Amino acid sequence: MEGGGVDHLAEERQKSRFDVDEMKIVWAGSRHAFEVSDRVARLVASDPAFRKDNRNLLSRKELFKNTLRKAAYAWKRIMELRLTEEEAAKLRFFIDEPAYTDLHWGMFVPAIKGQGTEEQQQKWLPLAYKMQIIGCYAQTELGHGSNVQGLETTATFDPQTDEFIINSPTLTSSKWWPGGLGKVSTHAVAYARLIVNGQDHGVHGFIVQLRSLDDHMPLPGITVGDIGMKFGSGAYNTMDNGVLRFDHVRIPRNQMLMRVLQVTREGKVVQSDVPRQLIYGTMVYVRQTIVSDASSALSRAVCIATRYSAVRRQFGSQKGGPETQVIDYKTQQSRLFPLLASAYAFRFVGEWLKWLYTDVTQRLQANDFSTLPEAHACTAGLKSLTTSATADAIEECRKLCGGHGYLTSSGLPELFAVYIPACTYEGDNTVLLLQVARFLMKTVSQLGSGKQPVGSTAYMSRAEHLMQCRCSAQRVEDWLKPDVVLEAFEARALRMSVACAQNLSKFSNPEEGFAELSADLAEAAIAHCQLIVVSKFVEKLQQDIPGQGVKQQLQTLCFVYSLHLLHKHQGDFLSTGCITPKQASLANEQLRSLYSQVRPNAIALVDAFNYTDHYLGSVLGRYDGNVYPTLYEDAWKDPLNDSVVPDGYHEYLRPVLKQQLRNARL
Ligand SMILES: CCCCCCCCCCCCCCCCCC(=O)SCCNC(=O)CCNC(=O)[C@H](O)C(C)(C)COP(=O)(O)OP(=O)(O)OC[C@H]1O[C@@H](n2cnc3c(N)ncnc32)[C@H](O)[C@@H]1OP(=O)(O)O
Ligand SMILES: Cc1cc2nc3c(=O)[nH]c(=O)nc-3n(C[C@H](O)[C@H](O)[C@H](O)COP(=O)(O)OP(=O)(O)OC[C@H]3O[C@@H](n4cnc5c(N)ncnc54)[C@H](O)[C@@H]3O)c2cc1C
Repeated sequence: MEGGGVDHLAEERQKSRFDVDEMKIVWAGSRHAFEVSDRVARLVASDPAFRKDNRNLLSRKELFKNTLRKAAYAWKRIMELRLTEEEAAKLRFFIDEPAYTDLHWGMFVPAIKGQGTEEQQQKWLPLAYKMQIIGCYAQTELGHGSNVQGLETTATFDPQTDEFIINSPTLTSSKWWPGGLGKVSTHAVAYARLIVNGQDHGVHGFIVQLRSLDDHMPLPGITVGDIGMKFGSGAYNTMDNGVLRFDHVRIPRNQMLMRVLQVTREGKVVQSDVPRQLIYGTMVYVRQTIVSDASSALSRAVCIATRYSAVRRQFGSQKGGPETQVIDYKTQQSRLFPLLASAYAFRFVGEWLKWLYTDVTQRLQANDFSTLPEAHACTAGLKSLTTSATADAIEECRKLCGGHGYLTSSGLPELFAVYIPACTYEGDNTVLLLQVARFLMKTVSQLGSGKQPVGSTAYMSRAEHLMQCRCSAQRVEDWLKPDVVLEAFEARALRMSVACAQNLSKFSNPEEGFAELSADLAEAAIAHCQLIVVSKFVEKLQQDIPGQGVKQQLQTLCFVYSLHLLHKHQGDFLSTGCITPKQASLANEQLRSLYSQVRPNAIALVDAFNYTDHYLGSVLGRYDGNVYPTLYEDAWKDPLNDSVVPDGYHEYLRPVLKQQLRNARL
């Protein structure tokens, strides 16, 4: 995307065999999405107010104030330029700094939209859209995060005053972690146990004002603050994750989000037609967005590692000629190219998940709740799979960049520090896999009942065939047949689920069995989720994809993704009898040949992400590949190099050195 200057990667770019501009459109999702993204990325990159290369040098207070400044300036630009919702979201994305706005737009607004009645939406959403109030999502407590039903905060109905009394009865009931809560939010959707007439009706959401809209002071009964520094120096510390306690705080009855359950003026609790699980709906929405974020974070790390691997040379000089580019080492390719393929795979599965979410939302509006369990299982499972893979991949990219990857200026340490909590927030990844496993066990148990599995489990309707089929691959080329690959993944996923179900049936108490077998169940869930990613990639290839060579590149990447998984999880495929050792070896041979096909296109494939140097924030990943002079110049800018002799020399170095001199003289 960058222009001007000498292009040290020009030769690499000439090697590519496909239309990069068309691939940019495929990556963005549509021509419109590409144009918006491209325009907004340039806008951010060219505005010095969005500078971010100094983040690691700021103290926590300076860092946080700087984030407030950027968020306020971004809001001003959004208003001045009359940006659409889509453009505004892109602007926040390219500013590339976790902030309270993520939670305001990403969770507070969706919670009101999903769980509020029409009337509540009409009252609160306009205020939130104009940012006249700023909100957060206050669910997790000091004592409970995963176990939402274990939350302790109470909301007790007082029929005399028509209010709820929100209270934190124990230390462990303190809200703990919500982003934007610590220093910014004026309001929260706070989750608390609904108590009416002494009866506990489980956890529900309540809109609670936390701070005065005049002077930002906490309202009476509210204790609120930041929970302290998190992993890494800059990174996620731009966010004010907070602690919050309620001391009998009173809110009007109509501030309970009442789409799922209503409490009347008389104190009657009325369940609507909407299923209880909708209280968890905001999490379904956010998990879906996190899958798309995974492809962004992964593609970013891969872009840095790929460009640098083409610039970096090590060993292999022949007759004084240049040394080997490290990207030409087969080991480098076998570590890097599967990550490149994963970035594309996650992009496409993210697109599909967005479609699934939109579809389920439309059905919910028409009171059709039938696809909610499928949406929950897919969002939970894919969130878990893609974030775990991306977190591991960012670290792998750091190692792929050798020593320089460890420098902050590579951009990788900060990306890693910002990214890894995605494995925990919005549902711990193991806890989420176990949700998928429950869904799978339910589906398997119904297989004989005549109920046809649909959606992501539709393959289970061919259980009879998949349980005994044998893979037909006999030659290396057979592993380039989508049907062969898909069937191997389907058979593996089904057989692992069925094996778990058979083992579960040996327990007289199913919950005890589930706990005992949970490690196997999590593996079965992973196999199922990997199948979804592979099948959505294959489906993508069935679409009409214009552009010279574009589809062919995607085909290559699809097989790299699938066959690398097959190689990595050979144990599963072999032990379930889905493939033979000979077929595993043929698949690996095919994979090696695919790496050679990716090699000349690698730089163009990462160029297709269309990232600006500003967004990448990496000296190693610069578009022009001009790495060494920039690294060298940057080093001198470190504050430690402000003086030649360091502060502290006279107090702490000189006396030691003099001491050595005296000892030597003795
Ligand atoms: C270099 C710079 C880079 C800069 C980058 C800048 C950008 C970065 C910004 C990123 C911002 C990200 C912000 C992060 C926000 C994090 C927010 C949070 O964590 S918020 C906090 C997030 N917290 C968490 O995620 C907590 C995780 N825990 C949970 O979700 C639940 O407690 C549970 C699901 C584990 C158990 O639930 P529980 O009820 O105890 O037990 P059961 O199992 O018995 O389930 C009962 C029934 O319900 C069903 N069902 C369940 N869930 C759902 C659902 N969602 N839907 C529908 N259904 C659902 C389930 O299937 C079952 O059905 P059935 O079988 O009866 O038919
Ligand atoms: C950066 C960040 C931002 C966050 N933002 C918000 C926010 O805005 N709003 C909000 O409400 N919350 C937020 N959270 C909280 C987050 O949602 C929770 O931390 C998360 O859901 C995990 O819950 P936990 O901390 O209770 O983990 P725990 O459940 O205590 O996990 C600890 C370990 O126990 C294991 N474990 C737990 N239960 C089971 C089980 N049933 N079976 C097997 N293993 C199990 C887990 O796998 C994990 O290894 C945020 C967290 C972070 C880190």
